[in-house]
Amino acid sequence: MIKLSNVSKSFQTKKGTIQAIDDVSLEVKKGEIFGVIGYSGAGKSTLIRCVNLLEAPTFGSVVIKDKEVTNLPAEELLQVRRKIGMIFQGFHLLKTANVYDNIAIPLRLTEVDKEELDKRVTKYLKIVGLEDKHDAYPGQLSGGQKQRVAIARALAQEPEILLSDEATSALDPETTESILELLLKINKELGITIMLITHEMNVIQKICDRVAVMENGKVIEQGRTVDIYARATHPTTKRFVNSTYHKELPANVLQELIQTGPVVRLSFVGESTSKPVLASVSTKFQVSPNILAGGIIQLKQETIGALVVHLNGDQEETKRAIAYLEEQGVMIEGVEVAHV
Ligand SMILES: Nc1ncnc2c1ncn2[C@@H]1O[C@H](COP(=O)(O)OP(=O)(O)OP(=O)(O)O)[C@@H](O)[C@H]1O
Repeated sequence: MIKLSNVSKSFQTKKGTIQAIDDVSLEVKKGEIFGVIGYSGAGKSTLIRCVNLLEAPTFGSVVIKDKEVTNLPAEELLQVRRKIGMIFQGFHLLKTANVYDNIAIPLRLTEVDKEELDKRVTKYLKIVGLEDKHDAYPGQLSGGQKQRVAIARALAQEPEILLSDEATSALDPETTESILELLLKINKELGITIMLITHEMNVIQKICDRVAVMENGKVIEQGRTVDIYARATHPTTKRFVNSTYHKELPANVLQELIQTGPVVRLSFVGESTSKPVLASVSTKFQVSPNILAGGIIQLKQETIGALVVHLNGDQEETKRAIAYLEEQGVMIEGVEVAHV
């Protein structure tokens, strides 16, 4: 649906050249929710702006629905852009227009007739749960309601792709949750492909099928969300993943525990969730597993069980126990104390 190949974008400033995007390749498939995560300055906004060509890449190719869009004539570019809706952290609503007009004004610039326009405003306000707010002004709405209006405005163009630029970053956790639910509903029920950028791992966790992690303009790791959770390799990715787990154990506690065996994080995905493997460890090996922390991480499609466990036993036995756990499909990370 969206294919970026070797995309680079640099800006010339008084201080020299800034390489905002550096040779990025990724593909967003039809019907999925694809997230791009990175810390501030990683290049996320520039990347998403390259997708709808608000920013022209310096190098590389951007293909939307099998069409190379980097060199399109203005009229054709407009046609492609109509397939792409966008929502922003700051909502971008017209303060002096009511909710109805905020949705209707962009539609009036297209060939949609009055009757169809009315129908669409009503339909999409219902989908976002604001059917009673036609006449309200943005100033009378909460942040979450404003974002719902912005979503209805984007949907009213009947796009095939929705781009989301930090759409929940200005919202409190509860409102964030409800907007993420709405994005999931839009993806499932309307079949709209969503590409979003965020700096919050909980957004990726809750709704993204796949994720790319960005740093210094590059994609440092990408894959299915479940795989990124279970076996991230880059330290920055691990930091993001760890941010959704419970707090780390205090260093002094860890130091003491490792005297008698390693401390490991076990991730149980798919079939491994239903096997009583930890109980087997204590019967099969001279090892006593001691659970230090645990929780369930609910991803869009899967559930991951995460346990931090101290394997109390001698070196050979704990090695065999770890090999056994891996054989049973359990992902093991943080065998070294520094990684836990
Ligand atoms: N128009 C511009 N002119 C010059 N430099 C720019 C421009 N836009 C972005 N940059 C620079 O490119 C780099 C990437 O910025 P970008 O906004 O894409 O990152 P980001 O990951 O979205 O960060 P944030 O979440 O803080 O917006 C930064 O160093 C930024 O200063």
